[in-house]
Amino acid sequence: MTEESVKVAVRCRPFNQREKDRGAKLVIKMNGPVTTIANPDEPNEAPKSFSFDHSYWSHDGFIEKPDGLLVPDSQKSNYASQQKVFDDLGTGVLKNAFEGFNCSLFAYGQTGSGKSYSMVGYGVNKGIVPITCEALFEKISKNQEKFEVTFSMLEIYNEQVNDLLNKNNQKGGLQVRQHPSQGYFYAQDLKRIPVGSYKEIERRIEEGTANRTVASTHMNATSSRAHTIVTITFDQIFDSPGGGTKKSSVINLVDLAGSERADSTGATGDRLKEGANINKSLSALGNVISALAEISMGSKKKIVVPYRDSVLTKLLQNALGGNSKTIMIAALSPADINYGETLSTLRYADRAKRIKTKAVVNENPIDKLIRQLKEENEKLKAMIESGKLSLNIDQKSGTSYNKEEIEELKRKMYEEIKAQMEVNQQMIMDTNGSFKERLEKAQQETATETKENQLQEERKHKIPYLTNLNEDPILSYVICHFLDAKEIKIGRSQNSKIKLNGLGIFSDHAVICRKNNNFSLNICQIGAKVKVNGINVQQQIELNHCDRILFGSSNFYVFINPSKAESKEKRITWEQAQKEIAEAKGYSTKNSTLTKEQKLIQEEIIELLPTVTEVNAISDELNKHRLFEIIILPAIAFEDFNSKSPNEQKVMIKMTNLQTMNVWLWDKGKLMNRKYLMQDLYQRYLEGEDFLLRMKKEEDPFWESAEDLFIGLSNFFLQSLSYSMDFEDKAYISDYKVVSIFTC
Ligand SMILES: Nc1ncnc2c1ncn2[C@@H]1O[C@H](COP(=O)(O)OP(=O)(O)OP(=O)(O)O)[C@@H](O)[C@H]1O
Repeated sequence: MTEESVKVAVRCRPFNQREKDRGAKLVIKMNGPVTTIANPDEPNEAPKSFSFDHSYWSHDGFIEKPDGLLVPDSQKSNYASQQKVFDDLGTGVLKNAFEGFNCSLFAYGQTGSGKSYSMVGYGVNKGIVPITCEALFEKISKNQEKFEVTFSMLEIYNEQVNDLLNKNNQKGGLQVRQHPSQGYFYAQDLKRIPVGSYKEIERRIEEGTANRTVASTHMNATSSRAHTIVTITFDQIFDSPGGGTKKSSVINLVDLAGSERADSTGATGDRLKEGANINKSLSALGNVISALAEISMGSKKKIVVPYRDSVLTKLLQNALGGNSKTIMIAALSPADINYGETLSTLRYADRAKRIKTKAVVNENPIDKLIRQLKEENEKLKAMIESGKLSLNIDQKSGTSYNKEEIEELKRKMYEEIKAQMEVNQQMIMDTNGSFKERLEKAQQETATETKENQLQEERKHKIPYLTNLNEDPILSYVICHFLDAKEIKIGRSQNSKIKLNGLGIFSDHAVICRKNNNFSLNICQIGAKVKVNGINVQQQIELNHCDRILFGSSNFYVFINPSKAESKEKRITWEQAQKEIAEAKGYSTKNSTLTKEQKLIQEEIIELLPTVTEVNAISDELNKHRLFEIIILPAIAFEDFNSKSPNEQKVMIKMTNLQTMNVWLWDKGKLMNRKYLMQDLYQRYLEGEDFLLRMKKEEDPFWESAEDLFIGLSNFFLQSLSYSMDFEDKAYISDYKVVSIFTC
């Protein structure tokens, strides 16, 4: 057994376009293993320093090669490329896997900080997951032993586990079960696909990403709220006349949800802050890390590590505090505006490096493994037959239960035992030779899919199509709808050629017509919302290559006409498309007459627009009679007397109850918090849950109790008071500025 600390690496990405546009300042510095962060609001304060196993500077000092690969711009450059990160971390993972240790690699950081870039990568800049998988098979091909590799990919969203290699996940997702005798947790029925080459893994990653994209579009939720776990099981079989041995390793590669969601940033004072529990799994992970760090530092208190508090921590129990060699990559944003979040990421990483895990080599004689599995199944069978389940439950929980509860617990335990017996049986069969059969079947499937994929790629060069845009760049350009008929109906109804779900989509929503190589689009009924390049469609319009189309309020697509495409065309991004909508409404940061403050306000409005549009659409569909608008107020209205200038302004959200005309003002944090609750409410509504009528008003994210209303500002002269004089005066209340009404 080797006890060692979790290895922690930090990586700082380049400025993104938005940060460049607003002249963002760099707050991160790296020097050897030391990373420092400077507080942009306190220039005299000493920067805070942290020290990690690896510090990767990927902020600058690089060039883009003609094929898009980012490499250091000179020999002196300290730019850390994808290859460098793999050389340091990935090779270690491989070495450990070959030695029979379980390995885990986590990516942590706020949305857009570079987690997916490090883990999966973009285009030719492949991340650590694909490079490691490729290197694994390269190494396998050079060895004599027999290997068995399986691949699985799951997503945890809202405490629900979805198998990303299964198009038809059961309602409610997969069950997370606990092994009845060994205690570890696993997702029941998760597909573990046998793979025989890197190409097969690549194909499965594509499949998983496509399923993620579809789910994210249907759920109307951003994927940054989900955790993705790729698991590779890697068995080496050493045959020998005496019966042979098996060395096993489980490799977990985890891309965590954006960390800023964990504590509902900024939603202080919202009564639903706790209820929102934006990402229960991520806050639970934080608590588990803190508990483990305290234990490793020799705390005298008796600490219970709260693995059971969330699905993520259950599934990663081993990776965090058990039999695994673990690495964490903390992704850092370089910009001043993200100072708070980046500092909290650094603190998180600092805590994680104190955790110690105890990895063991998983190597056993095959006969013994089979015997153990068989014995285990005998034991489980006996447990069921003896009916001693209730006794077990009472001892474990230490709480008393009524008769029905005991029956329910017994039923659950019974299911758990049965599920585990099936898993054991599969392992016995695999060890006895059925793995080969399963591999061949999976390979046949992959070959068919690869062929279909190739055909699709060929068609993309000939036939015009719509491809999706997603807030998460990794999920953009994944869905593809070919426009290969004269008339293509788009909508919710079954007879639509392109079936769309999601907010604001009508049964028959829009239609695309083709005449030779010319395409036009029109809405199917009044009220159906479609925007092309930011402009509402009210009558038939022509579609041109690379046009951005928004159906309803969340289905974004790009029209691609391959005959008009140019080589090396840059992809349209979701951000560009959103910006365009804001510009069409008159909000742009490009206007050179704007002051810096005004530009920041405009930018905040542009950022808020998609959310306000979305919550208005949810309100419409759920008949909540609420209207959300963005308003600008003087900062002083919030008793923010620290504001730097008397003209400083604050962007707020005004919610109006359209039945009573009561009005409430929310800040951005509260809106984001409520948006997640509204999304969840809408999701449950779509799944046909009959809860809207039963829901208490206090739980409703659209509900607020009556409160004082800010209607504007007025000046009073108090001089008369000092003379104790009665004085009558007329006060003029100046209204705040309503930016606009956004219903779509
Ligand atoms: N090391 C890097 N070098 C170059 N570009 C990077 C790097 N890291 C991130 N980026 C770019 O920054 C953007 C955001 O990165 P990424 O999508 O990986 O963030 P994320 O943390 O995974 O966000 P989310 O939580 O939304 O998934 C991407 O466009 C990506 O190409």
